[in-house]
Amino acid sequence: MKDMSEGYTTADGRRIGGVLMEMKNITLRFGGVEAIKDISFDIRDGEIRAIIGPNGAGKSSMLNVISGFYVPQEGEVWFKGYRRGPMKPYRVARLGIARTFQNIALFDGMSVLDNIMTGRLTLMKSGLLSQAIWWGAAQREETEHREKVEKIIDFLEIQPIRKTPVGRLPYGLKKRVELARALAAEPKLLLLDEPMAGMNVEEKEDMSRFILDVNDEFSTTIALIEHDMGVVMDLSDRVVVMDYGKKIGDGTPDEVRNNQEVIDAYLGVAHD
Ligand SMILES: Nc1ncnc2c1ncn2[C@@H]1O[C@H](COP(=O)(O)OP(=O)(O)OP(=O)(O)O)[C@@H](O)[C@H]1O
Repeated sequence: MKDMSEGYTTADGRRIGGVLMEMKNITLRFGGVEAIKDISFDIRDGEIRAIIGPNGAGKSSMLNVISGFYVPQEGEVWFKGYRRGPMKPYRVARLGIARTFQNIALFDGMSVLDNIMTGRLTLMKSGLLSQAIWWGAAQREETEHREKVEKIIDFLEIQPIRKTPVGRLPYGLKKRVELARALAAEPKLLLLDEPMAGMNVEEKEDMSRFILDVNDEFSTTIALIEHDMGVVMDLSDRVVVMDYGKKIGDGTPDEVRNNQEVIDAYLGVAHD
């Protein structure tokens, strides 16, 4: 078990804890393509951490390594002080990692409420057999899950659409329901895959506010990848910048903004 005691205080006075997740010398290949080249960084308890970079930089690949979907050929992933080996998605979820997807992954025919309930599946203790035998206990558990879900529905201000089938909702609200479903799993680490993609300005403002509120209210650590630089710089405590699979910057938004290599990458300056 590693020491996770150090932390830091943000410019706006929030206390960030020790290391929650550490990526050590991660290399990921797809055949001959090196999508991630020897990258190391950490995610601290309570922070909002962004991974940015031009198209094809390797951001999605990195998010998939963090979520456990891809296992890197080289390097180590540490979570909550323990080295994480390859594991099935439900085990990653049980460890406390939940995510949203770039292309919304919800059940269109099901109501908002039922979609959010699916986020609690990994937390449910009662299987079908035990439900049949211990009907009372299973009912109590169901009530508890419903209460937690109702709290999230209130928090994300989606009460008026709780019975609406997701397929009928506008895009911005679908994204919010997806956030609600991920939150229903009570994650320690929430991964957001381009949470603002395809949104108009107003929807982006709403989503930014909800991300900040989630971090504040539930102390959820958040890692996100996002194309909208303005949003990233406003939201994040620290930013990792990737380009052609390499890490070219890592620091506060101000540090990253003034990093010449980062500026060059975004302006498309040629590589050696
Ligand atoms: N499943 C895959 N099989 C083969 N190559 C892949 C796969 N996924 C990603 N790559 C390659 O790895 C590199 C990094 O891709 P990745 O999608 O991680 O970048 P990205 O920064 O998320 O890009 P974008 O912003 O365009 O989504 C690219 O060269 C891409 O073609």
